[in-house]
Amino acid sequence: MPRAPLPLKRSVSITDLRFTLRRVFGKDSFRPLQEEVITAAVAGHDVFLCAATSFGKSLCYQLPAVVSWGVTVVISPLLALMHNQVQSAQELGIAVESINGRTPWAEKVRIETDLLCGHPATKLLYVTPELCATDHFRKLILQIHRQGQLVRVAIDEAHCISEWGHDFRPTYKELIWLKSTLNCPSVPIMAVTATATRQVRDDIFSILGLDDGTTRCFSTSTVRPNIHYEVQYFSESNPENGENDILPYLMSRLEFMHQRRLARLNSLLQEDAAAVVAPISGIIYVSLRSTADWLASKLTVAGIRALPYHAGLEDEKRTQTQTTFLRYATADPGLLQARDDRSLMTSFNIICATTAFGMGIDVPTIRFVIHYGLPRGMEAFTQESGRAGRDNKAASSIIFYTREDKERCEFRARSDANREKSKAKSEARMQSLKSMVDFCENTDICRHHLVSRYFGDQAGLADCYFACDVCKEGPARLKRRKEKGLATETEAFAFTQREPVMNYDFE
Ligand SMILES: Nc1ncnc2c1ncn2[C@@H]1O[C@H](COP(=O)(O)OP(=O)(O)OP(=O)(O)O)[C@@H](O)[C@H]1O
Repeated sequence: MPRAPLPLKRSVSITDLRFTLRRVFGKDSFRPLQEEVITAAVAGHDVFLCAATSFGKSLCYQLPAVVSWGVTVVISPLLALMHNQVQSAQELGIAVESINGRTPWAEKVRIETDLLCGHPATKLLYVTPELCATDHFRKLILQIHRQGQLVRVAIDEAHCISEWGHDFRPTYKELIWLKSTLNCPSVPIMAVTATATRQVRDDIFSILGLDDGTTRCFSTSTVRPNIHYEVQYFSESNPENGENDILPYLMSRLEFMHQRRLARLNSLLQEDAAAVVAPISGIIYVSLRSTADWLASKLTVAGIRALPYHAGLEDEKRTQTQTTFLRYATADPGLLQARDDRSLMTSFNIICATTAFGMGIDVPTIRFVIHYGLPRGMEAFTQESGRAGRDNKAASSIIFYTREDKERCEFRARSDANREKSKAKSEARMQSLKSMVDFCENTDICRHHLVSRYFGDQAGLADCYFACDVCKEGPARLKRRKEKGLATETEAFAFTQREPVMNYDFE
């Protein structure tokens, strides 16, 4: 029989929460709904939070961890994401640790010794779902619980639990053991995600054993009003510009942004001779590793600062790329000395990435996200475009869409579905891809409304104020642009039939 646990929490007032928000996290005030979520967590409830990308979901489990006695375990799916969060929390002076497959043995021993000492210094412990599935970790966490020191378990990117969600991770399903093992008393769980349809939410509840009646549920609209959505249409079957229409168009868009940046710099220099304008940061998503390399080198040859990022690169190279991108994106003064240089090079800071660079990336100043081809589905699109404008300033999400690419994606999805053992998973992927195609083909419904509808937002549809091409250009004009740009279904099908069968290196 487990020993009776010690009391988990002391009472924490709203004043404590606001004070901690300012003193530890350096934020002036809570964003709408954050305080309610945090209060429910601190009161010991199970919490489910589905909120838009960049809402500030991490704060909703980090702040309760700081004000509570004991350890909060955070389960996070990606090492890169975990690394970033641990680093940011350390910079804030929070006692945070992480254990994963790469943690050196001596380090693991040090962390575990602290966790089992009866009054651990560690407040936040980040782990992977794979680690949670090991006997060793389960024993460790049970022991911490018996000592009355396990205050909460937070599950980040909780949609990974569901086969209906994108990025399903089988080991997330094993988190079912949390509620069945960590009882007497039951340890509160907080599950957070930006992308959960009704079906995914139901899966999260049933797999984690969350009670519909007692779990405190919070949700915001998935819509990001500061992101301008737009789809650009091209044809690979009969392009207007020789072999490929898309690259020249991309170059012309970048040239336009460059000119606007120069105009801004010139006007600032009239007021202040030392004025500096940070480069424009952007992510261009592609589906193949080879395309990421190819595109980055094309942009580099054209004098634009662009780096590839995908799972085929060595770990060290990927970390280096991410660090360089971050330094330019946060306008590290050491990098901005060449202010008189008006070249394209100083205007941009671009990453050409596969989906390896996505979920959880929190760089505030990304001004555009381009999908150089059809995104895998609505969830992936929402997560990836959600990397833009996290400082709440205007940003763009642009999809470069061709019907030939649509043919390829559908073909690939059908082949994956034939190989996939889980029917739910393959059906979910097909459905999500279909919604993505509908999103791109659509010319008359506001794109913000489409995203909102897909996720079944309860919050009601806000006006987009011309923040999408449908509302800005109007359905008739957009329809003409689409018809002019795209190949017909028949042309696209015939074109892809002639293509050689390739061994693709998707992520
Ligand atoms: N109350 C607040 N005031 C100001 N900034 C905040 C506040 N809460 C969170 N932030 C900032 O918002 C940014 C986004 O937070 P976070 O990474 O937690 O988003 P998220 O909801 O997890 O998004 P995603 O689902 O896209 O990963 C972070 O830089 C964070 O510091």
